[in-house]
Formats: sequence, C-alpha cells, structure tokens
Amino acid sequence: MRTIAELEAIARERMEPAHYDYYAGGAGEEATLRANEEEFRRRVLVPRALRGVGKRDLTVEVSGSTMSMPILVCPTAFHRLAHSDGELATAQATAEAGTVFVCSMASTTAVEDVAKVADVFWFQLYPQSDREFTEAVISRAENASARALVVTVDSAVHGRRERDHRHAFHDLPPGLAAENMRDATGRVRDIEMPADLTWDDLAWLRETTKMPVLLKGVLHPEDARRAVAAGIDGLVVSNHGGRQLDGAISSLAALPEIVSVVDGQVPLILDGGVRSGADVVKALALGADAVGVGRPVLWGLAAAGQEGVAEVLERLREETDTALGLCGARTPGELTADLVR
Ligand SMILES: Cc1cc2nc3c(=O)[nH]c(=O)nc-3n(C[C@H](O)[C@H](O)[C@H](O)COP(=O)(O)O)c2cc1C
Ligand SMILES: O=C(O)C(=O)c1ccccc1
Repeated sequence: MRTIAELEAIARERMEPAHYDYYAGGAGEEATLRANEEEFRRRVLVPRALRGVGKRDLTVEVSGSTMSMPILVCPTAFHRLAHSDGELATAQATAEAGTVFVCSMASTTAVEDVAKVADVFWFQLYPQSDREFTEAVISRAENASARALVVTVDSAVHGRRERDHRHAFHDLPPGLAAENMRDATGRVRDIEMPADLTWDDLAWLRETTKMPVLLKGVLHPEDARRAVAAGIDGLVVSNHGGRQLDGAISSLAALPEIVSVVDGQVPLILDGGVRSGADVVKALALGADAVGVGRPVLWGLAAAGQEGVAEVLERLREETDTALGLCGARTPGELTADLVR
C-alpha cells in the first residue's frame, strides 16, 4: 500500500502541470495551506497504556449518515482533470469504503450519475444569485437522494491563487464541464461566488430543502454561534484547504474555540491538512466528530483511479485504527482533549 506522498508524486508526474498546481495550490503565498499541515505537526499525542482497547470500532454517525470511519471525502471540483473516470471513481471507492462522498457543485459528473454509484453521499452548494436556478440545483441533489446539503460560506469572493494565474488556468479542457451547472436549456452556467449572501438568505435556503444543512468554511466562533442559533444542522471547520484567505487561521487551531461555543449542539467536521490517522485522532480528540480529506483523495484518483482512492481511504482507516488503539480508545467517542499537547 503506497503512502499519500508516493501517490502525490505519481499524480504530479501524470497530470498537466496547470492541473496539478490547481489541485495542490493555495491562495497568496500559501501560508495558510502550509499552516494546516504544520498545526497537526505542532500538536502531539500523549498515548495511554493498559486500557484493554480490544477490537476498535471506527463507526460514527454524522447528520443522519453512518460512516464506517470518522473520515469523509471533501467536496473538490473537477475530478475528471485527475482521471477520465472522475467523480464516478471517487464516489464508488468512497461508497465501498462505507463513508460519505461530498459531491461538489463543480463536479465534472452530474449528481444523478454520482447517485448511481454512491449509496450515501452529500451535495455541496455555492448559492447563486439566481434563486430559481439555485433551487433547481438543490432539487436535483435532493431527487438524486443526497442525504445532506453542505453550503460553502468561505467563498464570498474567489481566493487569489498565484499558481492558477501563472498557468493562466481559467477553463476546463474541451469535453469537460461542471455538469451540475446546466440550466433547463442544457447550457452550462459559470459558478458565481456568492458575494451578496447573508444570514437572511440562509433562512430561505433552510426552507427550500428537507435535507440537513451544514455550513462549510466556518472559522470564527461567533459565526458558529450564529449558525447554531439559525438552526443549522452541522458545521465544517475549514479554510478551504488554504485556497481562500491566505493568512487565515489553520483549521485545527480554529477548532477548540468553536467546540467550546457549539458545546455539542451540532456535529463538527474539520478539514484541511489531515494526512494521517494520527491527524484524524488529534482532530477528534480536540472535539471534531469527523474529518474531511480533500487533496489526498485527488492524488489517489490521479495516480490510480478508483483503486487509488480506495488505497488512500484504506490507509487512513488502518492508521486511524492504530492511533486510536495506541491512545487507549476503542471508539472515536472515547477520545478526549487531554490526549493532545
Ligand atoms: C482542487 C480542489 C478543489 C476544491 N473544490 C471545492 C469545491 O468545489 N467546493 C468546496 O466547498 N470546497 C472545495 N475545495 C475545498 C475542500 O472541500 C476542502 O476544504 C479542502 O481541500 C481540505 O483541505 P485538504 O485538501 O488539505 O484536505 C477544494 C479543494 C481543492 C484542493
Ligand atoms: O477551486 C476551489 O477551491 C473551488 O472551490 C471552486 C469554486 C468554483 C468552481 C470550481 C472550484
């Protein structure tokens, strides 16, 4: 079984440089991109002995979806840049791993096709200024039986990504399109970053769907408090993998204050920089209910399609199981903050 770093090296060789850099890169000087991983290195685990952990059980339930491990696949755009099977390969490997695939609004495969291979999947949304169109996209996801709606709120404007400017990467190659952005006439719309969106729109969004609604990209504890007050069903603590505000706090550093305000009222998912089972255990011990992985899955996909995604997820599962046992826990729920320094 290859390491994530080995799969990334293969992905880098196989991909167009512009596409590799689109995946790998972050905003600005990429300080936040680096900080996500660095914060995991800075924190260490203090393992526990003689706890009789027996056989571990990694299963968790988040927002009504059961996952075989506390790791889900983050929404990431344009999987067909990595591999011709695109999101179908990712969704199928994730379903076979027994966890949740979050389908990006910017997927190069229609959500209806993702639904054919994924039993339990969620859908990520950038609300568009055209409410009718936004409602149509939500209906498509809901009719395709997506189990939750993840509304990304860290993207009022597009982050400045220097690598994309350097390569002049703006458009998908011919033949690929953001398939969830087709309107009734079949025309593909550009995805707008929702600059005018406010908490008022959220109330509207909340009423347009029966799916649980999670907010993705919350870092300020006051926003977490507001989201809970607004009846939001869950939060993803995230800085978008360092791709939006360079200089933003790392997601792991932001977690403890959010855990403290949310106080167990809604589930918390953390993403950004999770690269090992020990990272998963650190995030859970500090109060996340599950973590998301973005780039590692893309490296697996680019290196070896569905098999590569399966490899990444199985490695993370085994490492998480090992780290959990060595920390003296039988289940994710048994992890406590005192295990992290
Ligand atoms: C290539 C790429 C595309 C992404 N596209 C989306 C997207 O369409 N919607 C979204 O909410 N987040 C998107 N993200 C952010 C991820 O959901 C996630 O927050 C981030 O990748 C987690 O960090 P990690 O890559 O270090 O695991 C994207 C990230 C990457 C790397
Ligand atoms: O690249 C991204 O991080 C992202 O979220 C996005 C947003 C709009 C279209 C495609 C991807």
